[in-house]
Amino acid sequence: TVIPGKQWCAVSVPAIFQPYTGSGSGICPPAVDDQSADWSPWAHKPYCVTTAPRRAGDQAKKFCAYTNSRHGSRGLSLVTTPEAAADSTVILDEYMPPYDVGEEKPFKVVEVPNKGLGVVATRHISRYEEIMVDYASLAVEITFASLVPAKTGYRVLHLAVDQLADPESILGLGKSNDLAADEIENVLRTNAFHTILGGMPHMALYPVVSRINHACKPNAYTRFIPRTLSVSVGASRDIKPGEEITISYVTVGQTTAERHKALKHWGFECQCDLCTSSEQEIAASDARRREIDDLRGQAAAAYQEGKPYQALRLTRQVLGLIPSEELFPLYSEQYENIARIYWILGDWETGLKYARQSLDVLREQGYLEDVRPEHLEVMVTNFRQSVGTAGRSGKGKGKMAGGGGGGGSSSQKAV
Ligand SMILES: C[S@@+](CC[C@H](N)C(=O)[O-])C[C@H]1O[C@@H](n2cnc3c(N)ncnc32)[C@H](O)[C@@H]1O
Repeated sequence: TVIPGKQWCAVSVPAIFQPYTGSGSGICPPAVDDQSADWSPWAHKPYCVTTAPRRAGDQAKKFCAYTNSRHGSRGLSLVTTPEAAADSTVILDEYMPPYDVGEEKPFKVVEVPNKGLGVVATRHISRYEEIMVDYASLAVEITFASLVPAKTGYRVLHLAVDQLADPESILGLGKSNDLAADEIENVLRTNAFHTILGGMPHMALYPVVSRINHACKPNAYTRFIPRTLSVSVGASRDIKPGEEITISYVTVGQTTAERHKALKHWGFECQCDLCTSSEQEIAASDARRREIDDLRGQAAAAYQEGKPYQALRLTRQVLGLIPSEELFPLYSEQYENIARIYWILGDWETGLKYARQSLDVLREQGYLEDVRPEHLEVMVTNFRQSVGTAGRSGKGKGKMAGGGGGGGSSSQKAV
């Protein structure tokens, strides 16, 4: 958003809520680059490159390396556009405790067979307990690699990493292959999370979360916290001391063939408990996952065809099957769908009970700090809009949450 006076404001937030507007003064964080006399709050003068337009009509795009070496003790570097960097300075306002002090952590990083390093629990971890919070050390705008020539791009990436207080936190991360000519690119390919920064997609590195290996039946899940550019990891079930902590790198709930296809670009052969179990166990798991997926699709179709009782029965069947494949992220969606169904049946009291249950699951998982009346109001407004006038005729319109038939829910959500 260009503001008169060449100031920039966060793209997604109305100006009145801008952190830098200071009681409505209208001053937004300025976009700084290598031409600026003052580049605070960044510790170094931004180093910038401008892409050459490839075709007539293409706009040149400027990317710069921005570093605040002190942030969170390891430092934070962004390789991004001046506008996204201006939007992101608010992240630096958050106090980040140095990572290695504070309470004893419930995990340690150790060698694990066939997977390099991994993270294991050092004590019992309860379901939904927060295992760690880790903040990004490096974020790179997603189009940087394709728009900037490789040699120039590597120079910018290395500068961004070298300026950090602890470059080793990035350079020492795992590399599952050396397909790229540059070590930072290999680290990004092996460890980066998709992250939104200043409204733009970025690849971000969270050095401790990056040590968590993938499992097709994970016992933990990640939550992205945009305000602090951090990722929090929660336990999806009780975890025993000594057990490896795992997350899913791909959408959960997929069958073996689907998962392996999705994991292909990570460049490793999955050695998780499910993928290394017997052929019969893998086939049985695939069959259950297909059944859950089919039931979700059938429930969504029944709802749309105005058959709420059938949709209710099918959704209850999905709920019953979730524990067999440990697809815990699906709970909230099923409760929400049952709430919708009761809503169109005109039983608002039961509908509200399930809507609250859906929100309670999100709260327990750490996606909501609290369940407040306004959360329920938003949900109910949503039901009203998707049902339209159909509430009175008992015919379901619109779509149920998740829609069914599309695989499980993603393991990473913004908080
Ligand atoms: C984000 S890193 C995880 C930490 C990594 N093991 C390390 O040593 O730093 C991802 C890499 O770990 C390994 N990895 C993760 N999950 C795995 C799994 N289920 N089976 C085999 N290797 C795995 C692969 O080499 C993958 O490219």
